[in-house]
Amino acid sequence: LTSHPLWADIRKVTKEQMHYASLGVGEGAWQLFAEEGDMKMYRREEELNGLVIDPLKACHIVKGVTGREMCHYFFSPQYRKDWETTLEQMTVVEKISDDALIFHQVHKRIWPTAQRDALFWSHMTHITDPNDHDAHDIWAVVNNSTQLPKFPTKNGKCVRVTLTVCLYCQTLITPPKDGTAVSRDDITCKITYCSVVNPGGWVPASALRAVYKREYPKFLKRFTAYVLSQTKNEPILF
Ligand SMILES: O=S(=O)(CCO)c1ccc(-c2ccc(C3CCCC3)c([C@@H]3C[C@@H]3c3ccccn3)c2)cc1
Repeated sequence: LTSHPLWADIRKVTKEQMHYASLGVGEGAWQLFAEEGDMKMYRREEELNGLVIDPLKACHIVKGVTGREMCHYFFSPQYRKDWETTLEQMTVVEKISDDALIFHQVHKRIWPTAQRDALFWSHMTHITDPNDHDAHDIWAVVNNSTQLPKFPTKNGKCVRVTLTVCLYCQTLITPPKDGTAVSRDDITCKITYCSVVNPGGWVPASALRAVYKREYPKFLKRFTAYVLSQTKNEPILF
């Protein structure tokens, strides 16, 4: 229902985050901190009240899948346990619409940090890229922290993180010369993954940056490999 109290916020944050993702790493002082093949990970060192909240921007190119397929597997709850290795618990708290859900996630304790949980709305959407001549839609998923009385921040068990995440996917198609149907060899997905995670409670900067450096490349590699394996023999979802 677009009358849900969160819709105005969902639409506003989604628009902002998709614009921010579309800028790539041209804007702002991004520091390359990890590179593996076509995956490049950038961060900005930022602290808020002594807490490391380094914004992260990862750019990746994946052959053989579409942006819609990437977003489908990132958004849909039924697949998350297959690719999110740091998850201990995941609940869909509320279904706002077919493309907007509220999740509560408990993440595994990562030494030396205390256990964390997150409560966020997740929205999957697509837009026709204004300056893309072969007019293929851009698909995106935005995850943004929210609050609910049933999930108080102070719950004695976990430290509540706040996060804003955007998976932004452009599909590039090179139609075969001989006019045959487009196959997975002719499609490429250009991914920009942006995330800002506020750990919610103090973690030594060096320890948290080590967690980021280890977990983010692992997460993006594992997730993209998972989508490739899931879609390999499936009809292409444009
Ligand atoms: O893209 S998502 O929406 C996918 C749905 O799950 C998402 C991504 C990342 C997180 C996340 C939550 C907590 C923590 C920390 C903070 C202090 C101790 C744990 C981290 C740190 C950055 C490291 C990390 C990176 C990637 C995956 C897991 N861990 C990340 C949550 C959601």
